[in-house]
Amino acid sequence: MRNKPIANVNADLLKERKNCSFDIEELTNLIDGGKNQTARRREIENMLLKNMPFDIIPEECLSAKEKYENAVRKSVALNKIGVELVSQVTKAKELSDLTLTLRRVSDAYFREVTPFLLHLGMFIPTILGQCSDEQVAHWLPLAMQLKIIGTYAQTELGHGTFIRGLETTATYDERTEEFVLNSPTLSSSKWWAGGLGKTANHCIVVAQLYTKGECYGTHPFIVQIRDMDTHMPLKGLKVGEIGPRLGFQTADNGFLVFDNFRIPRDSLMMKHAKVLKDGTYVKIARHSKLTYGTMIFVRVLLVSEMAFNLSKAVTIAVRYSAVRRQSELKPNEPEPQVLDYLTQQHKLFISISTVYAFQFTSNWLMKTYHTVQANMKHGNTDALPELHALSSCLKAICTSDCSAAIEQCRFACGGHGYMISSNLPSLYAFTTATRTYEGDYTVLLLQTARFLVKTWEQVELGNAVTPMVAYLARHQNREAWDESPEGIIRAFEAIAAGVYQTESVRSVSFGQSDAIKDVMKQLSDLYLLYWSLERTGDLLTTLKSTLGSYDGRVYERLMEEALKSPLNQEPVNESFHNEPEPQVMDFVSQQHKLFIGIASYYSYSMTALWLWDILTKVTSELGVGKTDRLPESHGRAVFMSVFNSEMEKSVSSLSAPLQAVLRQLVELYLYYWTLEKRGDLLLVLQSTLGSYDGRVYERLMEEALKNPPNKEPVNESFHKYLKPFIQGKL
Ligand SMILES: CCCCCCCCCCCCCC(=O)SCCNC(=O)CCNC(=O)[C@H](O)C(C)(C)COP(=O)(O)OP(=O)(O)OC[C@H]1O[C@@H](n2cnc3c(N)ncnc32)[C@H](O)[C@@H]1OP(=O)(O)O
Ligand SMILES: Cc1cc2nc3c(=O)[nH]c(=O)nc-3n(C[C@H](O)[C@H](O)[C@H](O)COP(=O)(O)OP(=O)(O)OC[C@H]3O[C@@H](n4cnc5c(N)ncnc54)[C@H](O)[C@@H]3O)c2cc1C
Repeated sequence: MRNKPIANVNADLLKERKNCSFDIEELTNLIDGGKNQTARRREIENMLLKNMPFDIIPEECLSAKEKYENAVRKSVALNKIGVELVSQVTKAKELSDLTLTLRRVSDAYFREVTPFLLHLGMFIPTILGQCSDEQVAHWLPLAMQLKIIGTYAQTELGHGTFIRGLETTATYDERTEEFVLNSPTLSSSKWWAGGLGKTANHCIVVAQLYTKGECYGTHPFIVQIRDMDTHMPLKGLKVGEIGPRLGFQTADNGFLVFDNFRIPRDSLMMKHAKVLKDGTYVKIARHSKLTYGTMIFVRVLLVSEMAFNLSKAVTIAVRYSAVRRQSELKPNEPEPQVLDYLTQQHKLFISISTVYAFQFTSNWLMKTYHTVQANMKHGNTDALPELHALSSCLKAICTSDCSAAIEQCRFACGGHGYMISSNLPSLYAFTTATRTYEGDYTVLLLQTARFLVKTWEQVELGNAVTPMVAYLARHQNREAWDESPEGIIRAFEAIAAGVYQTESVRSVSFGQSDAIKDVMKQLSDLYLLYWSLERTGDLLTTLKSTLGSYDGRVYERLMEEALKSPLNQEPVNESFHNEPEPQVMDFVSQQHKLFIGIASYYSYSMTALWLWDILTKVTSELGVGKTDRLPESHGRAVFMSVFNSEMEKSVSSLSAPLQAVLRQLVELYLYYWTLEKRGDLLLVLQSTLGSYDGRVYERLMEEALKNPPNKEPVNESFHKYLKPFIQGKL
């Protein structure tokens, strides 16, 4: 069933749609993965649209507390339907399609994210990936039916990236067969977990495991944190909300501090390691990093999340650009649609092709992930390092590109794009966080670099490497620049681009019409050409550059090229005999180089004179004598104010042009030091991170404790929605 045509559609939009060269339904089927999947998605969407409560007051107009309560109300309603639907599904593929559809449709109800995001996105996947079979049998039904609500608390105030540096301890006590959880320092407080602040009653806690006096590194534990009936935090732990943030406003990200908090031995998630009753540690995993498995899974998921979020942003911006008219190109003619400006198309079309690049790559990456998982079930972990490297770099690049592209979509909508109601700010706030969480951009790229360097070493030794990185061996031969898509891919040999091209070609070659194929080919070419232009610097190995050649023979190549110059074909140029050559001083670029030097010379010498005078005054007038004892910032302030006022007094008798130059010098001095010392100035910037005394963690915790949601241990939405929902009474 197709969507019914809607009355009163803007005429410009109708016109654009009529111009479409292909059948939109066919493309929809391609994106959904087939006609049946489209039909199923629509069935679920229609059912949800009928049953879900929409907002009466826009979410963005509510207070922080109301926003949270409203998000709980809607999450409970959505998940009630979700749990029912899940219970009707038997096959794994159907379950993953359903989960994806629910996730997508939920965006129609939340401007911000649901407080259940971590439960669905990390708590359940960690149970599946880190629990023993018996533990899965116990925890999974509870989690799937939302009888318990969980989250994932790994990051601490002091460490997010460096997992091995986490400080929370889980020490085994063989007398009672329990682990004792402790947060030994302020910086070991768990910080950031979504849903932890107010919603979750269970939590996966990543802690350093100690038994028989030995530390065995970080391990995941499943921990109940709130009373199932009253929702009150359990004794021995402190839990709360971390405070307002750029996005994720309704995700009640929280903190968690343990004080000799006891949990049973089998709270340790025991798929990859266990501790026996007597405290003996038994390692089961064949690879030491298998406890990082959920992070890989979510990094894989995020590629499709980025495709989806960018598709929403660019749909908003393209539709609006069709409707919006601006400026007068020709007198007495209607103002053009902004979509018709080439510059506007430049902003938007690359986003459209990026969406497809991400989506095709994401489908492929998810398949690759499942293949590696299946192999690991049979004990083969060979492909794990490559999966880690691949998911790390694809996650890093797509989250970074996606937030930049969404920002372009916002720019493309002018002032109105800045309105929260346009949804572009919320989309941006959501996606820019993805660049940081689940592994910071730079850190993940460095992980991939580490893998590539190791692979390179293998190539150098003549050893075989996997097909994905086989190009490292191939490219020892210099290739001529080839501007065809295949040539560009060969030039990049970037995994994502390679996957995109082959996957998109594979997907469109089956059953699709020529019209769709043409459009997909154009999008694919656009993506490749765009990035080959954006990254020309990286492509220098094929770009016939003397400086960027693969073998680094820079000087030889420069000389070879120089000798080829026509000017070098004759020992004396005829202009020697005829016209005089220009003086190099006449070239503007030469003047630019030289005049800035002259200007600098004057500014340095004049400033030195003024400063010398002032320094003498300051030290005598203030009676300080020993300037080295002055805190630097105080001294700087004195210099600035004395310089400023003394200058004003003495320049009044000078000519206007000289006064202007000297005033510029004062400004230069003030601005220079404002920029140089902005770290010190953060004291007045009211930042928890940039305070002068560097008490970052103390201030973060102080601020979090001031947070209104933390004034009541249990939010009223627990009694109104969460409790009846968990107990099946809603
Ligand atoms: C349906 C609902 C949908 C919802 C959508 C989703 C929304 C979700 C919302 C989520 C909200 C946000 C939720 C959150 O944010 S949850 C918190 C997420 N936190 C992070 O992602 C932390 C990032 N840090 C790390 O991952 C590690 O510390 C890194 C990797 C940086 C270093 O680590 P470490 O210091 O321990 O290692 P090493 O550098 O000494 O390297 C040693 C070796 O290990 C290999 N190695 C490293 N890692 C892996 C790996 N994973 N698999 C396989 N191998 C791995 C590595 O290549 C090297 O190999 P070799 O070179 O020696 O051979
Ligand atoms: C919205 C949001 C939700 C989150 N949800 C959760 C959650 O549910 N559960 C959870 O456990 N965590 C969560 N996090 C935390 C998140 O996973 C971490 O913030 C993230 O992993 C980055 O770690 P960090 O904050 O310690 O950054 P840092 O590592 O301190 O990074 C700061 C800077 O240092 C640089 N840097 C750090 N290490 C290196 C290095 N080795 N080499 C080069 N540069 C380096 C980084 O590139 C960055 O520029 C969330 C974060 C956000 C923003």
